[in-house]
Amino acid sequence: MPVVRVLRRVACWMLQSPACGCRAPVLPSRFLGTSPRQIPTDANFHSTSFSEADQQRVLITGGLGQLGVGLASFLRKRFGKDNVILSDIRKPPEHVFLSGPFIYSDILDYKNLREIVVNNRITWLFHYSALLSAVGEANVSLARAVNITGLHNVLDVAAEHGLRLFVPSTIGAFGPTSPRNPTPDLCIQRPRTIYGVSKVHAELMGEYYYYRYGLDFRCLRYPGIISADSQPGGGTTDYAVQIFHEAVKNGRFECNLKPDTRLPMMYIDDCLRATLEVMEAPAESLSMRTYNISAMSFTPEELAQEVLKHVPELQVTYSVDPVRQAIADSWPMNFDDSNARKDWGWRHNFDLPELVTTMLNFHGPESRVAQAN
Ligand SMILES: NC(=O)C1=CN([C@@H]2O[C@H](COP(=O)(O)OP(=O)(O)OC[C@H]3O[C@@H](n4cnc5c(N)ncnc54)[C@H](O)[C@@H]3O)[C@@H](O)[C@H]2O)C=CC1
Ligand SMILES: CC(=O)[C@H](N)C(=O)O
Repeated sequence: MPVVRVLRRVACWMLQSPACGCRAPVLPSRFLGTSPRQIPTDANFHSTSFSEADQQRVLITGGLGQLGVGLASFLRKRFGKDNVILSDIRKPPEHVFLSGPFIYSDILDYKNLREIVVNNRITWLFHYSALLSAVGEANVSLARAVNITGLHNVLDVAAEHGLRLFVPSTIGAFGPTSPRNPTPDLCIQRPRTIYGVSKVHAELMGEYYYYRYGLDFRCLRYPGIISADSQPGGGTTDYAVQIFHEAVKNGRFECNLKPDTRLPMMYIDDCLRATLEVMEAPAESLSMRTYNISAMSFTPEELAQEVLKHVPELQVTYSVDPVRQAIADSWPMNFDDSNARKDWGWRHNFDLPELVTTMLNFHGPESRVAQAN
């Protein structure tokens, strides 16, 4: 094919609207290759048949963090216990080890990742490994390796083996020059943390692989996630989880953000349901590949007021961590998730009052008494 014609097709592909998520890549595969790692084009990677596709085989990376164990348990209800494999580089606690398949997987080890995908006939991959915003600032080179190099490995394995890939992004993918109240899906993204930079990179790389290689990449920008039975991994929104643990355990809480710092938040059940819903959404309903999702937005003071309705003796004090405060001040205050609501029917179930009663019910007022004895 004459060079000019090839160039014209490349230009045409590059000029597709970012909102045309339902279109497959327009370049023929012989120009693209099936994989960015130079695997022969006649290799039959996409071997999953339609009947097999009904029964997904799922891998979760970074699964021992705040969200992964809950995701595994949620997906196991849908796909069966043995079809959802949790992985991490850490040793799992016994109850996690006994609850379903667990394997060691370091996302920086590309061959190991590929072996796991092949040997277990994985069809869907949820890529949760990451260093979050505050720990990322404390260890930039590790955050760069895990969040960026690790993502490259995951993208390549997913593209080579025809996986559907979910990568979570975050409110942290926006920065001080983004509109903050509300923050729409498409706007300036100039985050000032390595975490945020790596997540913008993930969004862009995933979308690039979608257009270029046909990778079925799906991404949600999560708000700060609040969970009862798992601890946060070193982020800026951690206070909103810790307040419940401390309220129930000690009746005291020292908050590391200023009382009027407003951030978008979500209860974990909504987050996990949104994740499965976007993964199961028909491709033609997705006008984009990266969506904001939102549930509520509050300040530490507002959260404390709501907790005080149930734990009136709670004492909240403030000792601001300048690193976390600077990060929070650059993040969205309210998230505009109208595209998710329109395209694939996203609805949240938990607002602030339901969140607080659910969190406190989980721990139970007795826990505090039990701790004291
Ligand atoms: N928890 C939240 O509020 C939010 C989370 N997210 C995203 O959701 C995902 C999961 O978040 P969390 O569970 O809160 O994170 P977390 O920090 O609690 O857990 C991350 C896990 O990644 C693992 N990990 C680190 N290096 C690894 C490596 N080389 N190979 C394999 N695993 C490795 C860690 O051992 C850890 O268990 C992350 O990508 C995060 O960015 C996005 C927005 C909000
Ligand atoms: C909102 C997030 O991405 C995370 N919880 C963090 O605070 O870093």
